[in-house]
Amino acid sequence: MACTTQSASEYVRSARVHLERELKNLSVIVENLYQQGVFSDEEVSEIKAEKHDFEKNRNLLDSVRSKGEAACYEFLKIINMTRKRTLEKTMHYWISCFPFREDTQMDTNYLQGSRPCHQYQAKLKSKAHKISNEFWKSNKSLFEENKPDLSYSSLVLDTQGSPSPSKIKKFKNKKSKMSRPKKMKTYIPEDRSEMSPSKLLELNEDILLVGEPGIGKTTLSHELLKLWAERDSKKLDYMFYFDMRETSHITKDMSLEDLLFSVFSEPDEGKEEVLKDIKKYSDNVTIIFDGVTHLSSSVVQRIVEKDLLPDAKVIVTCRPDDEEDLFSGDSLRVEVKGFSEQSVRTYIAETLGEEQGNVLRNVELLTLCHVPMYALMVAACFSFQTPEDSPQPNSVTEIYINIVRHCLQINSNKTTNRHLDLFIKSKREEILSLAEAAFHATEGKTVNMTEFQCKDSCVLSFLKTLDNKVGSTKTVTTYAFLHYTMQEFFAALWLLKNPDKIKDVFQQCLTEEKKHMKHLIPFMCRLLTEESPSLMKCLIPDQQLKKTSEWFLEEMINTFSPHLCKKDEAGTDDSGLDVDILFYCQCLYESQCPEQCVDFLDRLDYDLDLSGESLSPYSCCAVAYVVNQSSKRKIWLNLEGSELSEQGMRRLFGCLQNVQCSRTTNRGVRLQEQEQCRWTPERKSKQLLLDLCLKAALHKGESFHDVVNTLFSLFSVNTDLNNILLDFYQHVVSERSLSVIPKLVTLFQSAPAVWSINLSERKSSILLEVLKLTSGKKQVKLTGCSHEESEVRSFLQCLPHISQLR
Ligand SMILES: Nc1ncnc2c1ncn2[C@@H]1O[C@H](COP(=O)(O)OP(=O)(O)OP(=O)(O)O)[C@@H](O)[C@H]1O
Repeated sequence: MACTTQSASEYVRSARVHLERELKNLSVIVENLYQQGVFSDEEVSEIKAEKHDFEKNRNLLDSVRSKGEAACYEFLKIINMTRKRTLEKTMHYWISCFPFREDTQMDTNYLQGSRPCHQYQAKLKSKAHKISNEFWKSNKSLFEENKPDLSYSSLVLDTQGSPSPSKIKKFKNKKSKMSRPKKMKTYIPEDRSEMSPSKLLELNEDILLVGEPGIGKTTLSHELLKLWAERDSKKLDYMFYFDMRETSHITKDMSLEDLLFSVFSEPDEGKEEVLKDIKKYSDNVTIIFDGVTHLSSSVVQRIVEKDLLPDAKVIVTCRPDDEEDLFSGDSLRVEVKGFSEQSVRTYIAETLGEEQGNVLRNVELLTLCHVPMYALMVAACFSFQTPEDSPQPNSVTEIYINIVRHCLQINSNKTTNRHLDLFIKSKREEILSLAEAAFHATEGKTVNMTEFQCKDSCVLSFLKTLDNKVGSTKTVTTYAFLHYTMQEFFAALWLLKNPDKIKDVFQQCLTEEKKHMKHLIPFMCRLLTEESPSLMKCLIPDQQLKKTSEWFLEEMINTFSPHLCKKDEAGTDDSGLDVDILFYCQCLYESQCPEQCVDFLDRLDYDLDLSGESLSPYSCCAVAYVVNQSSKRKIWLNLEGSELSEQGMRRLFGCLQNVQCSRTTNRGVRLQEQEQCRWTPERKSKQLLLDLCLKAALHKGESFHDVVNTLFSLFSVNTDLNNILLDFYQHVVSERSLSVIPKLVTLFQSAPAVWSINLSERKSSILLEVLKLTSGKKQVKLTGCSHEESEVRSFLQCLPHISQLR
């Protein structure tokens, strides 16, 4: 081990024999010594002129030593900072033992590799900037005037590794063994800001970014690219980005070189040297494959599977439907969950300025905006729409209809609103041909519309052009939608023009290969309605739409969940199969048809089992809408083990008057119990719902009376209420939300005269606190009894506040 007084010159001398053999990439060391003024031009040429590497090394070491202590120190610094490429591994420990002066150790930007490699890195960085700039530019094109400055806003990134909802379904019957407080924590996804794009960039592991359509995966990938491009280039590293939906030119059996250089970017010089560096030091390579649905190209598959570039960091983004095939378990799974409520507010404020109030006051819109794609659409809609103009959009499809109408209007030489329908009718052929191309592209899981020929400027305003290089000199231009979800919207539109194909598409949705076609259905549900704003009536005869809407939903449910046939059609209503209730609720919400909601609830026997589901705020909105349509019967709602955010809770809160305590979770079990005529109310989920609602309402200032009313209407038998209130009181105190306590005390005051307390749950001390706060003595009925001495002693202290004990 070197001591602090050790001279650099001596250190080099003592290892000279090894250094002669173990120095690598001499040109890099020489170039750095030249840049630091240690070597002159002639000395560099002299070293380069030596025939063999061994002689070059010897010459270099002699020259450095002859220049004295300072030159040797600089030499050691250089090989320390570039050791990965310039020193064999066996010497790494040796160099790390030299006592460098701390202040100078890291301050110089040394060349890490050869010049062509550095040039290529610079080229990749400028490409990364360009990709990111173009991305935001195409987003801005949705706005007419006052184009906002769009940039990355923070997203909720969940690394807790929770599986996708489709997977949750499979586990849903397993009872969680987590304690109640722990469980509560998982119900409320907060913006745990510990994960951010820069942290993702720093991580040394593969990453799978999973998320619903439009939730921000591509945007996050672009942010990673941008951060990388802006990063100080001390390290010689490379980053590649492939939009897997755009790259029809990634062929099945192309080489690594073709993928990196022909598809993404080619080095200006030293192609072979660069490729060698990439392969040899693959830990310096990051590759993003965005929007992966399957691994059809062998080069992509080999990279993902670590067969090629084994140490590269691979980032894959996909929708939850495709996750199962891609998630190896070795990569870090990050769920992109969209905007938090705070991010929505900031985003809307920044994009809409004074118009923001129109969105922020509308609960549905606000909820919708947690999906950034919809936030963008909402912002674009409101940037041109005055509230008097037309009713505010509420559902996803409505936002898309508005955007389409808006784009057509701005490309029609300012047709007035009044004449817009006529204008759209005049463009019917062009719009439908675009829709047809969208359908075929969607069916083929691509965004490349290779066959699309139309040159109409209105239609082209929905598209961006993609230049695909075929061969070294030829480029083919194809079109793609500004966003994939927009393509799905148009595909849905075309399908309604061709209703005879709808049943086939329903069948396709059941297959592994074409299950992505399901995303078209919610769009179709809204497009089938006659509500304003309308698009379809300008494109398809009314009668045709009406006819389709008569069978559409029923056919869909019968295809996807045959066991849910209407009771009069089938003797039994339950085969134990899972029903994708959230999907149906979303469709019903888009349809905005109360009768269909009631019909659906009837098929489910008014039992909404959402246990184990992950509910986005928008799903909660949809569920609340469906539940609210049942005016005659109350709904059993089971949320056991489900995951929902506070935003979502507040949406559900609006439908509680139609909810009664849920039955047991499992449909199979339920059937069994039905046979025995024994219904057991599921107290936990009721309690959970109430806890969440109370928390949401009291913290966020929903009407306090509504909370009280809901509580009491929900509990015809009120035995549970006080226990729940005590739990809640404890929660409030531990969270230090002291301002809530007076409200809570009012709630206790209005509680039923007899307080049933379960003493086995260690409530005495809280009970005592509450009894002291409330006026008048209470009658208390003990429903469970603890034998713990401390518990009993503490309960005795409550006695002065109790008028009668049962
Ligand atoms: N973090 C963000 N900050 C600002 N805008 C965002 C953010 N994330 C997404 N957006 C907006 O939402 C749009 C859609 O997001 P993006 O394309 O990233 O979704 P996605 O998850 O990749 O969807 P898909 O699965 O359909 O490909 C973007 O074009 C952008 O305008």
